[in-house]
Amino acid sequence: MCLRPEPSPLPGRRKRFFAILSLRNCILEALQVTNLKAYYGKAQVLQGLNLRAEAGAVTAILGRNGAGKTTFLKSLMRLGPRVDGEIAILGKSTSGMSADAIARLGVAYMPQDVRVFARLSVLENIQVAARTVPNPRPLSEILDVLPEIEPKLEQPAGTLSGGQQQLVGIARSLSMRCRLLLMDEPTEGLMPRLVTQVGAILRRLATEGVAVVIVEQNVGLILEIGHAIHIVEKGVIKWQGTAEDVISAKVIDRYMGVNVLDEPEGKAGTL
Ligand SMILES: Nc1ncnc2c1ncn2[C@@H]1O[C@H](COP(=O)(O)OP(=O)(O)OP(=O)(O)O)[C@@H](O)[C@H]1O
Repeated sequence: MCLRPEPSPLPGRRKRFFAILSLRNCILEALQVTNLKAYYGKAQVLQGLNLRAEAGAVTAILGRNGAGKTTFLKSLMRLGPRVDGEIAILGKSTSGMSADAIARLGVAYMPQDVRVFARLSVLENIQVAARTVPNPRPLSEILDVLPEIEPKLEQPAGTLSGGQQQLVGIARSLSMRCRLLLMDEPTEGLMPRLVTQVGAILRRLATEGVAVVIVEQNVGLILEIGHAIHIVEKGVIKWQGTAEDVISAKVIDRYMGVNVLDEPEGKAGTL
């Protein structure tokens, strides 16, 4: 949570120091989730989840099927489940906000399933996303990052393969020059070369100062690009740490029941 500096009796220089520190925390802390609960009807899926994601970092969320990862992202956007608890995005509470208002804060959400407007061309898909923000990223920059979509710009997006549609979804997110990017399994169904490319794009966005929050099943990718890794189990964060911590603590095996890290090279990575 981004707190205003309290009026304080501190002498001038120290007061300025703490004001700067507080401002720095405001900028770094893109997402602060406190005691988040989410319900579908009477079924409670998130059980008081706490998570913080910083600008300039890739925050990854792993967990077994049904752990509540997608529900978490939907809750952040206020799409679907009934939500209780506190969510602050870029220092602002999103209590009472619609999904549109949350997007206007600078949040792009790439869901697991619907990624494109099927009848619109690839170019129109990107333009629709770009129109939602005051200062979209130029098309030339998007094509620099994703050259695969250039020959497809005029093609109806619904006629692309699943993997190509995912790239269009990523292009849409890029066009919005968001400050918080929420991605639900962006590499699902992509060939290994494109998985590596998507990973590189996400790292690059993080170096530009974007807070990337990614739900993934591809553990290998997450270990490569994740700055902070969280493991969700039954609607709460059960473990968090760095990629090195993941490896040394053998948590994937413990919490996800899969021993990906000991598998022969080439097979390791995807659960
Ligand atoms: N619209 C819904 N209505 C009722 N229950 C739902 C709904 N969506 C999800 N659930 C339930 O909420 C729980 C968490 O689902 P969620 O999709 O968040 O899990 P997940 O961790 O993303 O799983 P996966 O890795 O398989 O995508 C599951 O038990 C699921 O059946």
